[in-house]
Amino acid sequence: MTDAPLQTPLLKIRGLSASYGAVRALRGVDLDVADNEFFALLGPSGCGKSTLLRSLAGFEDPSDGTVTLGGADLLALPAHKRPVNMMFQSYALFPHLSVEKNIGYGPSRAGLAKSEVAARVAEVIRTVGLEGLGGRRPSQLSGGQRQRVALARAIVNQPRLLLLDEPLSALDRNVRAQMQLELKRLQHEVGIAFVVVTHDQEEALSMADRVAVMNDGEVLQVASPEELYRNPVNRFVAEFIGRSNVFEGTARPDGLEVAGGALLPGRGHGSYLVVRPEDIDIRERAAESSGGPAGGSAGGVLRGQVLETQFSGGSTAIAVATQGPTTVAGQPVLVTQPGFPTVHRGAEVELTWSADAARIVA
Ligand SMILES: Nc1ncnc2c1ncn2[C@@H]1O[C@H](COP(=O)(O)OP(=O)(O)OP(=O)(O)O)[C@@H](O)[C@H]1O
Repeated sequence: MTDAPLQTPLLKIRGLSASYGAVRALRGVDLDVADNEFFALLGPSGCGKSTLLRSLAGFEDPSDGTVTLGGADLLALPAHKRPVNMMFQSYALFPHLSVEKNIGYGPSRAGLAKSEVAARVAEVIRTVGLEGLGGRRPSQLSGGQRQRVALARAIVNQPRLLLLDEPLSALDRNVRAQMQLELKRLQHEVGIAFVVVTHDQEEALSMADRVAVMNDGEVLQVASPEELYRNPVNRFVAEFIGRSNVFEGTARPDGLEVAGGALLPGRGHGSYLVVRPEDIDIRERAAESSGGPAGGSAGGVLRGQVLETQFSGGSTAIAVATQGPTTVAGQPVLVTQPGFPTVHRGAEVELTWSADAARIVA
């Protein structure tokens, strides 16, 4: 899926702007979220993710723009009347209430009959995998279990849209990886659209159907994780999503011409060439082939020397100091290959990639 507007979005955001005094936190955001979609807002600290989420929940007053949910004006409703629920980083559980009471609190307050509340609570306890723990207090649960209670509480009112602000940030690494899968499974099972805020790109890529990459109050690109990785619209997205090698120069029909005249193979328009570490072939240079101009006509070869190799189980990362063209950050070129290293520290190497494997972007 690409940036094309959805046919019948559940959530439709147009021209949304918000400020805190002189700080413009959102600058005309347009977004569509589909029914039953797992949607992530991803961006660096301060880019406006939380402001956007809080505007949807009704905790922030946008200065401009429209938001509709299922065709109805969402901004016209006070927070407590919106068919939207928000799960916070801190979970906000009642410490003195049992798991069951924590989960049943919302439906009870909404005036549901006791039997109905009990039935719903039992159902969501099953959904989130907390069977047998209904009588415990939050302090008697692990971090992952508390997180499930918070989730159960957020879905028990059957909102049309669930907003999650950095939902997994309080969990340690292992639990977090497990909960990412769990959250995705749960989202598909309950069929509620999820909008998740995160600054962790791995988390966004592994969970979401589509991701909006934000910077400085603006949405730069909305696409599936694969599309963002393969076809970033600009340098910012390319560097924010996954690891990349970026070169600066002038676009030519078959690549990017860099300072010194070398042509690096790639396709697209703009001033930056992005090539992913796994798309670069590396091989040791035969002694007789040394001495030619770096990045010459031989298919856009870069030459260099291996600084370091790092084997990490299934794959190897290799840092190469290039002769001639260097990356924009002045960093070594990063190459990854499956399996064990085929070159070693100090080796003189050649790097090649095909034009189709590299994108030239703005
Ligand atoms: N209450 C506030 N008063 C003044 N400025 C604020 C306030 N809340 C947020 N901002 C500013 O608005 C901008 C957007 O903030 P926001 O919290 O939406 O970013 P974020 O992407 O969620 O960041 P983080 O990942 O750090 O939570 C930032 O420049 C921030 O400093």
